[in-house]
Amino acid sequence: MYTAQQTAANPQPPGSPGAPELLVGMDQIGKVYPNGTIAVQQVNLQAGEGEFLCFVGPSGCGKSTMFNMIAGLTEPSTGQLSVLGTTPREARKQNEIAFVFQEHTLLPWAKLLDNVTMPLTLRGVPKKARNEEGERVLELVGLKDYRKVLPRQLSGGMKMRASIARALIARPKLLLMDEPFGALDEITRQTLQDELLGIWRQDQKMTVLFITHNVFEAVFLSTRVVVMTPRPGKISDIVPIEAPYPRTDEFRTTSEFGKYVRSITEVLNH
Ligand SMILES: Nc1ncnc2c1ncn2[C@@H]1O[C@H](COP(=O)(O)OP(=O)(O)OP(=O)(O)O)[C@@H](O)[C@H]1O
Repeated sequence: MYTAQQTAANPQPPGSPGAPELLVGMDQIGKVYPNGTIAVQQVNLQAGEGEFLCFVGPSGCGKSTMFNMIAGLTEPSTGQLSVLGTTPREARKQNEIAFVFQEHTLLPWAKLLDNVTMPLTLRGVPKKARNEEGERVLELVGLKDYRKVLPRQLSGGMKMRASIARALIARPKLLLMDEPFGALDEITRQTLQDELLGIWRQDQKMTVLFITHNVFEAVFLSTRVVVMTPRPGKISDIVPIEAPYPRTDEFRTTSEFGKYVRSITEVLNH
């Protein structure tokens, strides 16, 4: 079976024979907003099953626009975009895509278990089945003992864990994370990076696309880092991070880690 550890080493592009299944295919993707803003231009990118891709680039270079196109929330103006072998809208309808944003979107009046099971409630899944799934994902993110609390009783890190739990409840094949840890302190951020990698590695097949402004975070997490140019956003480089998983705190202190951070920062500054 294809594993995340093989991703960076696998020289074959996703979708080719013997390579991981193609999850996202972007071919000459461009996006011009109705007001004339060219947000994204000529983006070619393939993401395979089980990959962890981080997107770094200057503010306003079109990273969120790319995610919105992948999630079927806005249409590309040019190019071909396939997600899970179909159109983004169709993939979203099949509940194969989940989103996590920087701001948690928990309902303030609902207890944690009801918050994380909300996607299943909306789909009419019976209470017993959805609560079982809720317990599963709360356990995954270390919040099992908090099932009955309200969001306001949780710290920022715990609210983010809850948002991740809610995204995972439908077992998505594609998880889109738009600067999820941007508002957290450094220690909490690193803890959540470790936890997220643990969850992703346990799944083996889930593909994560992750936007961050933090190059250290991108190197720590990714199988590949996608570096974008200033607007209109194009891909200036795709850097495979060859370090094996599991990645521990020691990885952050290695010369290999420093080298990746320097080379990506250099690309960003040009
Ligand atoms: N609905 C919209 N209509 C017009 N312009 C838009 C719209 N959404 C985004 N833009 C513009 O498109 C460009 C790309 O925006 P986008 O939010 O995708 O960038 P980003 O890389 O995610 O930025 P940041 O890192 O600051 O979150 C920006 O110039 C933004 O102002």
